[in-house]
Amino acid sequence: MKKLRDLLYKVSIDKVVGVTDVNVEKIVFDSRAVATDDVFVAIKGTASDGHEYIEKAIELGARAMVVEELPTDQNSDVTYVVVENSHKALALMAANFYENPSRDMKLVGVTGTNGKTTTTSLLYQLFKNLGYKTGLISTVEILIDGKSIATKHTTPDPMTINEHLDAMRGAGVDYCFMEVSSHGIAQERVTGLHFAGGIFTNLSHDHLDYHATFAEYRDVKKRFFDELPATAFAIYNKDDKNGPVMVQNTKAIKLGYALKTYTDYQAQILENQFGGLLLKVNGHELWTKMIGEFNAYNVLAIYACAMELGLTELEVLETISKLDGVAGRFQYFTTAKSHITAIIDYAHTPDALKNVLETINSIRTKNENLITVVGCGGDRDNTKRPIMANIATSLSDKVILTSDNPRTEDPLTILKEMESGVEPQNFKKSITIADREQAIKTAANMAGEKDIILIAGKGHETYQEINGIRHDFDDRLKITTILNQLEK
Ligand SMILES: CC(=O)N[C@H]1[C@@H](OP(=O)(O)OP(=O)(O)OC[C@H]2O[C@@H](n3ccc(=O)[nH]c3=O)[C@H](O)[C@@H]2O)O[C@H](CO)[C@@H](O)[C@@H]1O[C@H](C)C(=O)N[C@@H](C)C(=O)N[C@H](CCC(=O)O)C(=O)O
Ligand SMILES: Nc1ncnc2c1ncn2[C@@H]1O[C@H](COP(=O)(O)OP(=O)(O)OP(=O)(O)O)[C@@H](O)[C@H]1O
Ligand SMILES: N[C@H](CCC[C@H](N)C(=O)O)C(=O)O
Ligand SMILES: [Mg+2]
Repeated sequence: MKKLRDLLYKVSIDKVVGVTDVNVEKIVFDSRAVATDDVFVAIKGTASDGHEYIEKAIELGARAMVVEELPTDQNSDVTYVVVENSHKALALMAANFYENPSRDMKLVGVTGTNGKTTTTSLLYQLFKNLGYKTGLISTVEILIDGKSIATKHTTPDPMTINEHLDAMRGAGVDYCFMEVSSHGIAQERVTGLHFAGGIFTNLSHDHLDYHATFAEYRDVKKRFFDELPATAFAIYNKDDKNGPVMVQNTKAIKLGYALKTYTDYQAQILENQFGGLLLKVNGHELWTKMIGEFNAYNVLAIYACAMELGLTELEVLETISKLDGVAGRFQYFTTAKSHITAIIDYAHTPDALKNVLETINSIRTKNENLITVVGCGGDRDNTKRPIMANIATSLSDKVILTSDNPRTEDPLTILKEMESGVEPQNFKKSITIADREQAIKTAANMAGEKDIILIAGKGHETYQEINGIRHDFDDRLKITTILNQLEK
């Protein structure tokens, strides 16, 4: 039991009706999860308004309401706290509820359009391999010093974040690396967390269904840096034109990283092949298993972060060279007989797809054909669909357009939107097969000796989501099984 008054510490309150000296069991923002003695936070969402469920929450036993607007019918047994912003109130209350676990460890947040999962997962591996107790909050999973917990969001809601940080504190975690998505910042999911540092990877087209314009999307990301404390570091990609914008108004210590511009942390690519990257970092040669220029940025960012957290340079360089890749990010294998290479990559934005295709093109030889299988998710930014099909057909020899989590949309409508982006000279390169398994089978059948198949968009995902149901589907399993059968 906690006192409501203690949970409200730092919350910007307009008015209180009733007493705050009451005990509450837990903080809930979904009326369907309310139980006796909870405090219900009413949030105005994208689909509905939590204020409509206040009565329901009271029926289920809630004793206190945190609201932006007072209901006309008030219940005299209930306390109403009117706040300026319910999202912010929820986040601050969640941190108070769990007694600010983020203050008891070094928490680093990574934001940007692409590379968040890669960067946070590499940081997790690096620190863990160096013997530190480490935590991770990512799209793929939450890790508490080796213990994996399934997750549905990239950046979970504030109660979930603080609950996991609390468990990390209990496990003696010293460092935690977390992804900070634009939805997470916009909905204040990370408000009230104490960050030791932040990292900006890059900014390109995504989520323009949720954020009205690109400028709004950029400014939401920037807010994360605006709110870092003066004691924190802000490591930013200086080669990205939005990098300097991100840190323009931050109080944190600004540190740039770049391959092409003069700045605090610089690297050069000496070699870039299927086996990995050879970099020159701060005068040292660094070999890494990660592939492609974009991964040179990710590796440089984690090196900069480790340096800012006070680790020893040589130890860090040596450990980075041993790190494995990240699940579903440029994960690849080559078959034994026909030497076909299959690459599974989570590229689900135009920029990521372009980077992955350019990376493959820069390392393949002329007689190795590139066959790309790609789709675009339903109920997500539809403006990226023609662009991704255009990129795929411009940079591959053959493309199979297919489905990627249609959700509640008709897959054929999504595919029509993708097809509209294919240029006439590339019509012959492209076919559409809505069934993803058939699309992968067709790619495997098309592939000749030494050809390369890229399956983009789903990476680590183990499902295909259709009308609210997640059906088992793993690109990695499908392509391995199909290619192995063909080689028998
Ligand atoms: C668009 C979006 O981000 N939606 C998130 C948001 O829901 P919402 O604002 O739509 O909520 P709503 O349905 O309008 O309801 C408003 C309020 O009423 C409450 N309610 C609703 C019904 C009811 O009966 N009783 C009740 O109390 C709800 O709990 C909520 O508090 O707040 C919910 C609670 O935290 C989230 O679960 C939900 O994520 C949805 C499922 C989602 O798909 N989000 C994705 C887009 C997302 O957040 N993605 C980013 C990563 C993107 C990237 O990869 O870059 C992420 O961080 O995961
Ligand atoms: N630094 C980078 N710059 C550009 N593209 C990248 C970078 N790192 C990874 N990618 C590409 O983007 C894809 C997604 O990478 P990753 O999962 O690390 O990004 P993310 O930011 O976590 O994405 P999400 O928003 O879905 O959480 C990768 O599979 C790869 O194709
Ligand atoms: N976190 C991203 C992942 C997209 C992955 C892709 N497979 C899709 O379903 O669109 C989102 O929810 O928008
Ligand atoms: Mg991610």
